[in-house]
Amino acid sequence: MTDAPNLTADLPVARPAGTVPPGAAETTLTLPPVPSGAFADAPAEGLAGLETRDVSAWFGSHKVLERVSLGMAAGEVTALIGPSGCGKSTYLRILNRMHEMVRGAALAGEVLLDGDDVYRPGRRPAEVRRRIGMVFQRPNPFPAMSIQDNVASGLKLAGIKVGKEEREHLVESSLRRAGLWDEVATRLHTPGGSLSGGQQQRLCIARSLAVSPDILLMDEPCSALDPTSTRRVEETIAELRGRLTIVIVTHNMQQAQRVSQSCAFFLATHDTPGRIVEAGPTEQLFGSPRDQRTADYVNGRFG
Ligand SMILES: Nc1ncnc2c1ncn2[C@@H]1O[C@H](COP(=O)(O)OP(=O)(O)OP(=O)(O)O)[C@@H](O)[C@H]1O
Repeated sequence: MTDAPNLTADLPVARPAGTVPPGAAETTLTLPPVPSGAFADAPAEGLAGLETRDVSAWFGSHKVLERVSLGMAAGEVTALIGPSGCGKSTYLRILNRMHEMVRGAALAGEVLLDGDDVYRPGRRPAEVRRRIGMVFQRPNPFPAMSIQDNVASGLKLAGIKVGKEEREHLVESSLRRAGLWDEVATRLHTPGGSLSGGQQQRLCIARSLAVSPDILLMDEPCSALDPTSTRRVEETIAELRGRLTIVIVTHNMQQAQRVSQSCAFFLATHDTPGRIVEAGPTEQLFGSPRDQRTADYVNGRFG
C-alpha cells in the first residue's frame, strides 16, 4: 500500500471539473496515471472499485479538500477517519455527485467508478447515484410508509419498473442482505416508523441495496444508534463485504478497526484544506502508522 497523497504531492490541480472558482485551478498538466489497484489487492471479480485522483473541493471560495487521491478496492470496506471538519463527508458526497447539489459548491479532479469518470460530460447524476448508494447518519425511512414499500421506494426513486413478483423478491432479498428479514418478515405492511432506530437504519440499507448498487457510501451510519444496534449494523456491513464496495465515514476508531480492511486518515488545519495524511491497510494504519499525526489521532491524542 502507498500513501495516497504523495503520488501527486505539490502538483497543481490536474483537471478542473465543474465550476472551479476563478484562480483555483491555475495550471492544466498531464499527470502520470495512478495505477489501478495501486492501494489494494486485486479487485474481487464482478465488483466495481472506486478511485479518486486529485480531488479538491470548495464551498464558495473556501477550499475544504486538497488533491485527494485514493483507491477504494472492490469488495472491501474502506473507512475514512479524521477530526471534525477535515472534509470526510464532503469527500463522500463528491463520490456520488451529491456535492454538486449544494449551491456554490465546486470541485476539481476525477472520480473513477471502474475506471470511468462519474463526472464525464453527458453522464447523468441520477445514474451515478443509483450505482453509488448512500446511507446517512440518521435513519431516514418514510415513517408512514410500510416496511415493504420503504424498500421498494428505492426502485421507484431510481425509475426502475418491476413486476409484482420481482418486487416481492427484491424486497425480501434486500431485507435479507441488510440483516433485517427475520425481524420484519411477519410485519412487512407495518409502517417503517414503527421500527427501532437500528432497525430503521438497516431498513435504509435495504432500500439502498434494492437498486443493486456497486458501491455503498455510509456517513457515520451508527452515530445515532445504541451499542446493540451499532453492533447489528456492523454485522450487516461485515456480511455485505465481498458483495459490494463500501466506504464508511466514522469517528469511532474501534468501529473503523472492526469493519474496514483499508483506512484513510484525513486532516485539515485552520489554514489548510483537508488532505489525506496516510492511507493503507487498516491493520497497518492502527498498528504501525507511518506518520506521527496518524499515530496521535488513532491513539486518541487529538481530535
Ligand atoms: N454546505 C456547506 N456549505 C459551506 N461549508 C460547508 C458545507 N458543508 C461543509 N462545509 C465546510 O466544509 C468543511 C468540511 O466539512 P465536512 O462536513 O466535510 O467535514 P467532516 O470531516 O465530515 O466533519 P464531521 O466529522 O464533523 O462531520 C468544514 O469546514 C465545513 O464547515
